[in-house]
Amino acid sequence: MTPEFLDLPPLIGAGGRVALPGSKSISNRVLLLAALAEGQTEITGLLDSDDTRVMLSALQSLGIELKREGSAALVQGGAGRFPAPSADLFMGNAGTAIRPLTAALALQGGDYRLHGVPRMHERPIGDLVDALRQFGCAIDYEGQAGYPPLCIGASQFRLSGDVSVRGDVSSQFLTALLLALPLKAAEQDVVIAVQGELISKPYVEITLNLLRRFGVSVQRTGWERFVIPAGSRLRSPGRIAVEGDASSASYFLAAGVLGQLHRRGAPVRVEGVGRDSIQGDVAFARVLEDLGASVRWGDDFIETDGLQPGLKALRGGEIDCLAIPDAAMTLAMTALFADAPTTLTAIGSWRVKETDRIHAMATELAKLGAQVESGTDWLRIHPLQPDQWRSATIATYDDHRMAMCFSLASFGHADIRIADPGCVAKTYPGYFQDFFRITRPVPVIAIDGPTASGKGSIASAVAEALGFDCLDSGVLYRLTAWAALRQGVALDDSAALAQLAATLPVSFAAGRIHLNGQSFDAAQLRTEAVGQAASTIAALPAVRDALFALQRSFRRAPGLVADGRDMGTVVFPDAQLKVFLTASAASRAERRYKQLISQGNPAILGDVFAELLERDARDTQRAVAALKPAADAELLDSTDLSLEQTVETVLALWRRHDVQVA
Ligand SMILES: O=C(O)C1=C[C@@H](OP(=O)(O)O)[C@@H](O)[C@H](O)C1
Ligand SMILES: C=C(OP(=O)(O)O)C(=O)O
Repeated sequence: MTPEFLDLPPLIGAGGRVALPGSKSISNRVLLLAALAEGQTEITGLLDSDDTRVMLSALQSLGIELKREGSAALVQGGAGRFPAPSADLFMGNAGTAIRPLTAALALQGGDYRLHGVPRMHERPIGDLVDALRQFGCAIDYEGQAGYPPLCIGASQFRLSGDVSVRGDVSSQFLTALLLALPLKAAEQDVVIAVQGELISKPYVEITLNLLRRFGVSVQRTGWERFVIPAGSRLRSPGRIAVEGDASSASYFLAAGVLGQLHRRGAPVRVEGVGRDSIQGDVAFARVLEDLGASVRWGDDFIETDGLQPGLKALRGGEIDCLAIPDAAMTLAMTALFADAPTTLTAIGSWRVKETDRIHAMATELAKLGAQVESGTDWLRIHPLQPDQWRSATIATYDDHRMAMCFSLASFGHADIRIADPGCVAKTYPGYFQDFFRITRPVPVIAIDGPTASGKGSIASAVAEALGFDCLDSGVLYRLTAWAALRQGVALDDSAALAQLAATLPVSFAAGRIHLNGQSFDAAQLRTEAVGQAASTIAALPAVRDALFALQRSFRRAPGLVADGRDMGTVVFPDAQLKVFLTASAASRAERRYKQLISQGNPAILGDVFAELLERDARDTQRAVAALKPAADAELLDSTDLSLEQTVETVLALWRRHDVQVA
């Protein structure tokens, strides 16, 4: 079961190394070439994801002998023939599987059906079918003309003159022909003429490169004419290693830049692609470099490390993305952090990929607060200032790249929830594990404890010492209660109270609370009436939910110290340091008594003590968010410690944690 959504904490840095999973484009090409070739091929570094699984299982259904173990596979080539004369093949949403397989099967002829997920049935394939029909291939559309599902029948192959294929919708149509047609070039040249401007050219270069590895040298004139010479034969190279995926690399390369914006990051290195890569998407790193990123290239790695000296932000500008359609999506995210608008051009193919990516990008970027303009084949993204970011739930449209791209939004000033994170399985099932491993969340120190344990004063002193923000979560309940009393909202009107809580324009500065231009002292909210009302509304789940989001929104760089009762258990379960602060009931009663007296409130120690015991009992026994230490909390008993000593103990715990992280 994959989760419905994934909450990403705001990030303050990144650093480390990622061993990239194999390239999707190379994996699926190599699998097909190995199946079509003469001889046995041992493949290493193969990608294990939805897209390669559909290719592998299709080849098995077609009678190709293959063994797979992790990222290695052994394929016994069929020397140009698929043994199974008929098959029903599910292609998921893998363009790199359905298009080349359609060409290979149609040229052989048989009784085959190719289909996929609903979106696959909206992705065009008509240009490829038209090209194949020029050879006498029998291909029918089961539904809408021009789209899968396809039914392939017996072929009466003939070759009379050049074959033409359109290149301006997807380069995969040309790739499909180039991969399959060597089987028909034994006796005569096969010439392919490309109509319209070929898009995504570097992917055709991958095709040509891998064909060479399998013994076929295609000659090309510009990007319009390709000749597969007579006598061509696909022969296994024996062993072939798949590079890491350059498109998947783009998210981490971006993280290596964005993670340094708060100067808390370290270099991020992707391993498995480098300056010798055959994938066009490594050009993403060059684009980043042009925009001001600091990039290092190795033979088998690329590393980013923030911005080039002297720069404060990435540059904006216009970027032609014709050659890097997939990695271009990542540029739409880095654009949010630039110093000027970024316009991505020549991205018309986005409209017919996993989803209409121009529409999806524009819609989801707008949820973050960004100003976005778009046209048929372009997108302009205006950068976001820190105070313009909005927290959002990002829809991912069953598009792996939407999910991976928007993980980068957590370097902004917002809480990001990614819907259907499992969709990354199309090309990168372990993406979020790798992303969490190399990113560093904005730190939170959660200080929970019973009433009068001194957590408020300690939290604010710790925050001041570290330069972090401070959140007194108890105050939020009291403020909501105070606002409800003032506005006459009934204390049992859950929906109205939740609405009030969700939109409290509150901030904390210089030890005071600011709400709607009014400034308070925490003591002003400690009246009996507000206290009673706060305790009533704190028991309402809708109010707790609303305040949950509000409390989490205080987690912003450079860090947060949050005090309350459920900070470490409920609100910030991933806090880097959790302290559960206690003191004996007698000493807490004495502290509270002294506080009351010093504020000029008459008090009797015995009564204060009794009230405190009552409050403890209520807090530990209540149904929602009962007071208890988190399993991983440090227990700190301050009965015999002064305030200064307690603060110093918390700071020492924090320093120990920080050293471990570094
Ligand atoms: O040939 C390939 O491996 C690919 C070509 C590109 O598609 P288009 O040619 O449709 O742009 C790219 O977007 C896709 O992810 C993989
Ligand atoms: C467009 C993509 O996939 P496909 O190979 O299915 O075309 C992609 O991975 O971004």
